[in-house]
Amino acid sequence: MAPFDINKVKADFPILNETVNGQPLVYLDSSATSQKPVQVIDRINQYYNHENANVHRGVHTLGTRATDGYEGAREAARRFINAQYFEEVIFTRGTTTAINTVAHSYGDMVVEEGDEIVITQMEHHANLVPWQQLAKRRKAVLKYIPMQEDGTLDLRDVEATITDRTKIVSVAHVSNVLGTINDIKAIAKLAHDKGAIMVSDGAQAVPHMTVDVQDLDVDFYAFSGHKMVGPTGIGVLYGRKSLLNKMEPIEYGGDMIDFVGLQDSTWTELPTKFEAGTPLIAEAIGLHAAIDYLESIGLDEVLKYEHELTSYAYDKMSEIEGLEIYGPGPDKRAGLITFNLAGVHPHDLATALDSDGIAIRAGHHCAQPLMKWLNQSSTARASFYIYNTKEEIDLLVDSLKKTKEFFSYEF
Ligand SMILES: Cc1ncc(COP(=O)(O)O)c(CN[C@@H](CS)C(=O)O)c1O
Repeated sequence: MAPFDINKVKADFPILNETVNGQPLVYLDSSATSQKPVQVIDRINQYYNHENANVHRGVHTLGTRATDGYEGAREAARRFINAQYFEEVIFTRGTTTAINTVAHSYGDMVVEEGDEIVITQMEHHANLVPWQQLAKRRKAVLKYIPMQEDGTLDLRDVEATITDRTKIVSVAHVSNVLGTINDIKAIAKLAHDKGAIMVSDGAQAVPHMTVDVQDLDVDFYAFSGHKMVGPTGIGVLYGRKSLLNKMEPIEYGGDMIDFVGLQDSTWTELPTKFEAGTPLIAEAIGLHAAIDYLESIGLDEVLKYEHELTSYAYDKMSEIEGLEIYGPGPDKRAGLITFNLAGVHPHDLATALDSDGIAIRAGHHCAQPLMKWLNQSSTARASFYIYNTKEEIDLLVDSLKKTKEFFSYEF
């Protein structure tokens, strides 16, 4: 594998040539959605120009090309997360749909009144609200693992929160606000020791580090293509085959059936049982190109480069008086920094930075319970990926200092 070449990577992303308010775009919002390399864009165009047809149904040549592309993407996704079987890779619209599928299909099947569902207060709404609503539907108990002051989890608290009544434990692999990297492998063992299953939200992990679902020993794992240089509208639910086989589909229609009678029907095999209707063909093929792109760089290289950027940003931002960073130190976090600048509302801050061509996110980041835990109504967040540079972080820091001065001017 060739050494990481930032200039080559940047050249792969056409959108990075954009100017914003007369300045070169500095895109620091990859945690919301990543940008796309020409390799992904061209692959999707190639599909629509030369391979487009519906899958699994047609006996004509284009149908075969489309089916090969779609199922080839599934094998690529299986390899990418090291799932044991291709049937364990279910294509969904994204992380949100994936987790909702588990909550409705597995949750409604096994959770009884008085059972426990264990999550954390750092969760994105996609890994909190589905469990909250499941608990309400089944009259179960939704419990939260206490967090340390720095936004990490102490495994002793995890162990103490999980009991013999716990049926489901669901924890983010990486927090989209704190950047905390949770020890999912250890939490999965604690869950299994008490007879519970382990679900993990990998939306902020899969784009940035090697994820091996067999090593983690998770039962379900979810991620989104648009956060890992892939297109929107595609994600993956990884599910242990033995569990998926017991679960009922939650969407019914074409492709997912075996036999349809007048009063009842039977379902086809995995994975199509969970992929009703015309599937996400072009999106899956785009995800395959995204997987190939990240694998051509190497996920260990991605993590190493992002750690360098994040540590540099953490140190430079920490020097700004009145700027508060939330979450653990640079060695315990992934490539994002959530912060506030005293006296400047995050939305004003993001607007000011945008005038300098710098894109960050402001708000609650779909993590309102975590904002409550932070005792903040909203925050600003800069997130980094393979196409960002230390020079861009210097531009961010300069713009933060300029904005601080502007809002603290006393007439
Ligand atoms: C940890 C985590 N879990 C689930 C999701 C939802 O992913 P979807 O592709 O939208 O289904 C996200 C997406 N977080 C974006 C949009 S709110 C952010 O700016 O942080 C996430 O970060």
